[in-house]
Amino acid sequence: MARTLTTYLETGSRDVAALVRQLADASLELAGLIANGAVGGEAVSDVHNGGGDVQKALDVAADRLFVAAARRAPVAFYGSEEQDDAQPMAADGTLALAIDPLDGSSNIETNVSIGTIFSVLPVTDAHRADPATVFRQRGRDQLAAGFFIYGPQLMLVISLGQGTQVFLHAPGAADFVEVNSGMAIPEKAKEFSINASNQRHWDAPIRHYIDDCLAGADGPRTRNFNMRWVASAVADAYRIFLRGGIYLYPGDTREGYADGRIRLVYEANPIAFLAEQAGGAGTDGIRPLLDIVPEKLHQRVPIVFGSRDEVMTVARYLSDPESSGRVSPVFGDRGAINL
Ligand SMILES: O=P(O)(O)OC[C@H]1O[C@](O)(COP(=O)(O)O)[C@@H](O)[C@@H]1O
Ligand SMILES: [Mg+2]
Ligand SMILES: [Mg+2]
Repeated sequence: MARTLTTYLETGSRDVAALVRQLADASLELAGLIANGAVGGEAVSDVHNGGGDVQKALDVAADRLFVAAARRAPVAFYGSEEQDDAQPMAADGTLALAIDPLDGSSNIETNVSIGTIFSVLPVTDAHRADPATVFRQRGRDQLAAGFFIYGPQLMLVISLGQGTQVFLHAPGAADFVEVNSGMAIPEKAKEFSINASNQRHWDAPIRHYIDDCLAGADGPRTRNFNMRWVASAVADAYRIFLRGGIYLYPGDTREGYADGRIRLVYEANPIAFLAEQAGGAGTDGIRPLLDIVPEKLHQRVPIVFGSRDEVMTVARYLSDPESSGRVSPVFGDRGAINL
């Protein structure tokens, strides 16, 4: 008999269970808003969020739902992509929640899978004494992490630190039900995920890595690669966790993209936690993401995650001076590594 989310949460700490339950209930409400098109992708004036993006109505609506959810749980601090500053909540709360309430915002009006990404961190008296330190905890210190996917299925991919599990909420069901009790990311990647329209802005080693994947069986990789780019990290992540692959959002030369687009605290860290718990890896190209000490809530970080072997291969390209010096056959060279 498959476990319900309630049964699964009993295996973790009481406070984490209480928070995840509230997040799951809020996800059902958000899934309803998305399904009936009540709130869409219209920009809400020209307000920019912490990540520097124009906010959309659904971004704001999602954030409101998760603020209310966090207030019903033992959360002392709430850090959201949709708010400039972290919000203090329950003075005696034991947890901090970092969240991307709506991931994949460019897909809101296109009926493509979108999601919510969350990271749960501990709160100690030292954090309460100096709240600026709450979201400067390394990703390795997370108590739990997960993401919801609002797609053909409402899905929760979650880890409490004992592997990565997957739950499905069928329409009309009483609870999320476990469909995978231990994800294991295949070691070998056959697909890569990157926004190829940015190719001219990448550093040489990334261009060379993608060139070699594109060269396929006749090239240095001696096998063919497929490509997928949903532009919703949660959808790309779940596919990669399920059948292997690699996701890259490197830094590039565009204004404001020196560290790429993905935010460390509430996107990269939770995804890297889930990836490592599923036997995969997540780096900034070279270093494990979970070991990076964040400086700011909204700081961006270059990200490479997925099948462990492939993530290590990218690190070899980035560490190989020959690769940096190599002139790409098509795109010419563009200088030093930008990590
Ligand atoms: O639009 P781009 O540059 O292809 O980037 C797409 C990436 O940006 C994101 O949408 C960033 O998340 P938000 O939508 O929450 O800002 C990821 O989900 C996705 O992988
Ligand atoms: Mg996002
Ligand atoms: Mg978002």
